[in-house]
Amino acid sequence: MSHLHYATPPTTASACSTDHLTKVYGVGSDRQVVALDDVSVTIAPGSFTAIMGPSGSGKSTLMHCMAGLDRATSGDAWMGQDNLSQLPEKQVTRIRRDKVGFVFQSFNLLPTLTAQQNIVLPLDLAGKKVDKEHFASIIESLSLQDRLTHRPSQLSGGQQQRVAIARALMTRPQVVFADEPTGALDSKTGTALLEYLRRCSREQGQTIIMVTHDPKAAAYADRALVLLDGRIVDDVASPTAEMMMATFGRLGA
Ligand SMILES: Nc1ncnc2c1ncn2[C@@H]1O[C@H](COP(=O)(O)OP(=O)(O)OP(=O)(O)O)[C@@H](O)[C@H]1O
Repeated sequence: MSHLHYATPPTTASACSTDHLTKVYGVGSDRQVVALDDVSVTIAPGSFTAIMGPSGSGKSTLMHCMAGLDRATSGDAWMGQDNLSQLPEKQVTRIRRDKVGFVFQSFNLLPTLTAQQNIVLPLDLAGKKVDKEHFASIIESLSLQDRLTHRPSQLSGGQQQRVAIARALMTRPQVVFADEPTGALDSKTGTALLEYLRRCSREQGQTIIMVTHDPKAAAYADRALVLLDGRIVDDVASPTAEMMMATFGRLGA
């Protein structure tokens, strides 16, 4: 649903932000679901944010709207100074390609390509050269050296997830959205990934936004947003696993 209004761009420097963002699925039907209910949030450039909340609370929907993969029903989603809610699809696609990396819950790997081909695909599509050093550092951080010639069907779930993460990072996106990136990983690989994501934000200035159910994973972030029924009900600075577990205890989630 689109309706014309004149939105003001965010005044403070932000990597991305939402302003009164609402997303309703099945508008007008008897199965209408308000997935996001008037969410306003600003994400600082170079920060690492965890999004937590019970199943169905709107976490994936919020990331999809912020990343320009889905359109809000009302309100605005900004990527820097660009209003994704108002721009034509073509421009949103270009902004996404130039600025955003996305790791999906389902890995979305192409089955006929090897791991290496999947990882460099976004660069191939953009007609850009592969930076061999950058490629090597990502592959090493994610321990994928021995799996590069395998196809997705020959990889475990955790390996497929790491390939999807490598692909999202290859283009050095300004903003990386990751939906449960540690979900299919053992704890050692999960920890290595979280440390890597933290380095991406601290050393490369990349903005990382990660959905997670794991309070220990959230503790790697600078900030944790807690969603409940499509609203942000808590915004925790420098979260610890204990703080996030206490928050969930209060929510009864
Ligand atoms: N395409 C869709 N059509 C209709 N309803 C949807 C659609 N996608 C999500 N929903 C509903 O919107 C609400 C929020 O879903 P969302 O996937 O954002 O939650 P989530 O917090 O990411 O959940 P989970 O932790 O289970 O992945 C849920 O009630 C869900 O059933």
